[in-house]
Order: sequence, then structure tokens, then C-alpha cells
Amino acid sequence: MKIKDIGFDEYFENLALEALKVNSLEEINNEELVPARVIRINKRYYTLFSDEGEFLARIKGKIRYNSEIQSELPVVGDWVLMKKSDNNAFIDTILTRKNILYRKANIKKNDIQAIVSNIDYAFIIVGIDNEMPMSAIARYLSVVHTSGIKPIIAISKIDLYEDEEYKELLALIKETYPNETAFAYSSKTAKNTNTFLKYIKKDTSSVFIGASGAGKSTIINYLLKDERMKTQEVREYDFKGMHTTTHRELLVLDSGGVVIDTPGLRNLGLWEDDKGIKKTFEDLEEYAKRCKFKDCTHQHEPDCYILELLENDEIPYERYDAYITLLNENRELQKSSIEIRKDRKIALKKITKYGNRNKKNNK
Ligand SMILES: Nc1nc2c(ncn2[C@@H]2O[C@H](COP(=O)(O)OP(=O)(O)OP(=O)(O)O)[C@@H](O)[C@H]2O)c(=O)[nH]1
Ligand SMILES: [Zn+2]
Repeated sequence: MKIKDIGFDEYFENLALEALKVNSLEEINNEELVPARVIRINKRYYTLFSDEGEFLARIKGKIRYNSEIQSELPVVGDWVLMKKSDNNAFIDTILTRKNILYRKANIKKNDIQAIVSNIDYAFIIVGIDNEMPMSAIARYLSVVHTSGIKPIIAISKIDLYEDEEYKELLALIKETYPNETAFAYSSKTAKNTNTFLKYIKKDTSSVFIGASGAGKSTIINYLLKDERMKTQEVREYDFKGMHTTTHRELLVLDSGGVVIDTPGLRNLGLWEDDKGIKKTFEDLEEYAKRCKFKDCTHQHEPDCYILELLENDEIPYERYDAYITLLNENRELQKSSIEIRKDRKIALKKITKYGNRNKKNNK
């Protein structure tokens, strides 16, 4: 397998050539930097896949990130330029990401942490047996939209119920999210599992997100056709020359498509900003401009255009409800982060005051 088989496309090739100031990849000789993809991270060690095989690398003290947008540590999915010497490999540069998915590292502090990058599709797995509210799907959708990744809603385990049940749920999802792609499948009977492969093709990278127990591992294993995910192990040599056995987080299907399954993705608390909500509810955001009040919450205000449309059945109730739920949650979140900042300010003031008083007393 070569880097071209795991997503090293023209976009990254051009970035690499530009960074290396050469005209073709053949010009890169062994002494210099070579392109590689981050396929796993364990603490400060990065498993990189390059045309010369896998390397366990660390990052250079001063990492270069050739984009003005963000400077961050490497994440799984990143394309990097790797420098290797006899036993050591280093990440020298992170090539500008196409996109990046974040999660909340600390919900209270509103800190965010990057988890995975350069993704084409995010499958939002919704278990038919799991009564997930429509607004939870909206949350996943807006997280994915925030990152500029294409979300695809997949209802799993449809073998558990009569066909009418999943058809009804699918219809409701399509009514609530008319601009999104959605389908239903079963890993058990294999019904519609081919739909995944319509997306997961060569030169694409996909992730699976959704509640615990939704069926993510099951479908990934199914698509891999065996239990490779659990058993596919890599022997890595650490810098003390000892080898460790680990699991890959970046997997390649027979179709050539890449599937990324990182532990970080599984934890709840994916992060979004207003951009994601705006994209998920584009139409409602547009209607909201016609409300009387600029800060209308669309719940009780007079002359609220959204409420008017809702009363006239021009907006599906589920869609309205999901929108309001997300707006309210985000408002709470913003409030709490302001509170935290306030608290910090007060604490800081106290410290400074205390310091000043001490000074005075010392005089
Ligand atoms: N009947 C049926 N059961 C399924 C199907 N897919 C998954 N399951 C079962 O649902 C349970 C949870 O599936 P997992 O694939 O482990 O769920 P997950 O989303 O990976 O869960 P986490 O790892 O906790 O995030 C398991 O007992 C699976 O056997 C399906 O298509 N049909
Ligand atoms: Zn309104």
C-alpha cells in the first residue's frame, strides 16, 4: 500500500511539492522530508504511514504549520512531512488541513480539542432501538457542518423492527432535515449496507459518530469484512528499542476508502459553533430575520415570523423543536462560559488585591 491509496491526492501532493520546493515527488530523495499520514497517536508518539512503511515519530520542537488559520498539534488523519534519520522520525510540517473535527475537552471550560482531520464523510449512526431525540441528530449535524464535512445520517439495526417502523423514522428524519442525506440499514441482515460503499470509495476518508451502542463498531467491522479492527495490530518500536503492540485507528476498506475510528471521536461532547447551527437550519435562520425582535427566541415573542410559519404548518414541528433546543443549549453554554470568565476575573482580582495588601503591610 502507498500513500496514494490512503488519500494522498492532488491537493496534498501540491501542498507537499510547494513546501519541498520540488516539481515532482520523485525528486524527493531519502535524506529529505517525505509525506506521510498520521494513522495513530499515543501520547507524544505518532504512527505515520509513508511510502517507505510505518514510522513511529515525535514532533519537532518547533513544528511548522503551513497555514495562517491554526497552529495545532498533529491529529489522526493529518498529512505531514516527516524527517527520518536512522532510528528516529520527526514530524516537521503539518500540511494545511482540508478540515478538522473538534471535541470539547472540558465542557465546563468550553475548551476544544482537535481529534481528526481531512475527512470527507461523517456517518451519524442512529440506532432504531435507541430513542434518540431529533434534536440530538441536529447536534451531530451541526457539529459536522461546523467542520465543513458532509454528514450522512444512517439508521441502524432495522432488522429489529417491522419495515414500517424504519420507513416512518426515515420519513420523519427526512422531513425534519430535508437538506441532509439519510438512509437505513442493518449490519445483521446486510440490508442496504452497500449504501455505505457508495460514499466510502478510494480517495475518501470517513468517520462514524453517534451514541454509545448505536452500532458503529459493528458496521465498521462489517465493512472490513472481518474483525480486523479489533485484531489488526501494528508492531511499533519505541525509542528504547522495545516493541509495543497497538491498534490502528485508520483502516482501509477493500474499496480503497479510508475509515478512521479514534477513541477521541467516541467520547461525547463534540464541539460546534453557531456556523454549524446556521448551516443545519439555513432556512429558519433566514426566516428569523423577519421576526420583529432581533434577539427573538421564537418561543413567545409577538410578531415572530417563525412561530407564524409553525402555526401555518409551513415548518415541521420536529424541525422547529430541534432548532429551538439547539439555540437554547448554545445560549446556556455561552452564558456559562461568560460566568466562568467572570469567576476567573473575580478570582484574579482577589489575588491581585491580596498581593497589594501584602505589599502595603510590608511597608
Ligand atoms: N440486531 C442488530 N444489532 C446490532 C446491529 N448493529 C449493532 N448491533 C448490536 O448493537 C450493540 C452495540 O453495537 P456496537 O457496534 O458495539 O455500538 P457502538 O456504536 O460501536 O458503541 P460504542 O462503542 O459504545 O460507541 C451490539 O450488541 C451489536 O451487536 C444491527 O444491525 N442489528
Ligand atoms: Zn422569532
